[in-house]
Amino acid sequence: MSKRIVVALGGNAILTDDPSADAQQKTLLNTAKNLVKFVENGDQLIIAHGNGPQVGNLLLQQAASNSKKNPAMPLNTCVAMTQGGIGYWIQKAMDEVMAAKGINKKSVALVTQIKVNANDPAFKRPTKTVGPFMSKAEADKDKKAHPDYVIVEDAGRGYRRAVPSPKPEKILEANAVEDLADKGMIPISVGGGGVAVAQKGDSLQGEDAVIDKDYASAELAKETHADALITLTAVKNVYVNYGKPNQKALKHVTVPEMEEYIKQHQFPEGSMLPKVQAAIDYVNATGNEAVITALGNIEGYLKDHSGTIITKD
Ligand SMILES: Nc1ncnc2c1ncn2[C@@H]1O[C@H](COP(=O)(O)OP(=O)(O)O)[C@@H](O)[C@H]1O
Ligand SMILES: NC(=O)OP(=O)(O)O
Repeated sequence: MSKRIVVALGGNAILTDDPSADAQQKTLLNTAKNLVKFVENGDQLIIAHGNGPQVGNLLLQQAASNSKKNPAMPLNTCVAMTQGGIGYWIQKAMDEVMAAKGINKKSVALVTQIKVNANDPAFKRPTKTVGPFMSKAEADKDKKAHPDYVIVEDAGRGYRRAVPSPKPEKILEANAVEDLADKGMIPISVGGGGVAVAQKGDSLQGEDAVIDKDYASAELAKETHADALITLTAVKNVYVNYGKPNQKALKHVTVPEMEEYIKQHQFPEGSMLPKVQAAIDYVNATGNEAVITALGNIEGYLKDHSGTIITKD
């Protein structure tokens, strides 16, 4: 039976070690070759993606060339710019792969705004890491040059700049995404977590924040009435005791079991924890399953239901 699936693409599906446009497009071509398996399976695909490395790099470029004649763009506009850039790459890659396979479908990237609460405490406590990883010495130098930057350690992988990351409340273009999917197109939405906007008086105003794409994807899956939320990352399974000799892959897990693992601090903030929390949120809201697995395991998931499958009970 045809299912509507929201797929959230992790960093490794877009950027590996080379941040050039050519290299990211090459990586995305490989990603599209994997994603097309859902289309071949008859599923209705909606694609979401992150932008952490790209939006941080863009902020650096903005700061480097900031002048009266060429002013730096604010973070909300940089998020929209990365949605557009990465969305274009994904659209191009998906269309190329589908055309080569004789699949008569088009993908369409949609600039997507997400309403957040202007009083979300996240605005006062930047946690979302963006841009390149730095050594401690580089981080100290950066902090000295930009005393207003918040720089934090990122899940044991080095230091990065952190920006506010409010929770998504309402996707303004959700109906348009559903319409596109209903018409047989493949929407690409909530790129980079969506552009955060908040009600200020009579109008919506762009907020300088980066919403976590895992939470934005879960919201997208809820609001577009998707049958499943699939988060694609670099690992086939979520593990308990990850990286230790006694690590154990989680295959089929219930929400109460996952909540217990969260209490045991099995999942680091900023890497696996938001994926697990977003999955729980989606499963609780819909009763449908959420999946966390590797991009390279799409076939395994479709054939054998492998990966980490999270269900209500
Ligand atoms: N308990 C865990 N189980 C599986 N992976 C984990 C766990 N803890 C940390 N990780 C790491 O988290 C990574 C996924 O987070 P991250 O790379 O930030 O996501 P994204 O794919 O969205 O960019 C995995 O590739 C893995 O290296
Ligand atoms: N916006 C966002 O969550 O991006 P990453 O997944 O690349 O960190």
